[in-house]
Amino acid sequence: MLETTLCFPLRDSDSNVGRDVLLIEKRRGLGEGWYNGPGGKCEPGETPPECAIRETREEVGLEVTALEKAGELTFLLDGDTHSVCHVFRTRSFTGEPTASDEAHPEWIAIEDVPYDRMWDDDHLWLPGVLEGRTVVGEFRFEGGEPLDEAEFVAHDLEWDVSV
Ligand SMILES: Nc1nc2c([nH]c(=O)n2[C@H]2C[C@H](O)[C@@H](COP(=O)(O)OP(=O)(O)OP(=O)(O)O)O2)c(=O)[nH]1
Repeated sequence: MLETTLCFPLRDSDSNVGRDVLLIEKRRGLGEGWYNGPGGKCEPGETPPECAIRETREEVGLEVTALEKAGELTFLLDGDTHSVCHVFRTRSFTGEPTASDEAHPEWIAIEDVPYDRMWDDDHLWLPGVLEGRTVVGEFRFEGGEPLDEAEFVAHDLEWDVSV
């Protein structure tokens, strides 16, 4: 079973009462060219929180000190489970976001998240996650590997459940 993670760092916005989320423009791998949270594949023996912390450090240079689990997303490709993605939020981190080979980071107001430049399913679950809700979701893709070129065809979501 391929396990992956996503981590969404949040901060109060400089300019108003809103909030910002740190997204990356992904420079390589699955979802290249799209916006996403920092994250990636869990290494053997690594827990999802450990993976989320490592990926956030490697991709954008932030040191995350506490995580809140926000969701668990199962991606199916042609009827088989492709991967399970553990989604986290954090308000606890040190450092300044820095670009890497893999990622170009950007603080974005949560009302300005560019869903038209993200995975097709993200507009269904990410707004709730950024508002502090928890979600369990299943997303069906069809058309063969790689997942980011397959077609998103169906989904099921459960909100405010324990994750
Ligand atoms: N927002 C969003 N992210 C997704 C979707 N599907 C999906 O695999 N991801 C995420 C989970 C992982 O963070 C990332 C896939 O990991 P990856 O296979 O690209 O990992 P990678 O090569 O970039 O990273 P690495 O582990 O090699 O460093 O994309 C989706 O539908 N929406």
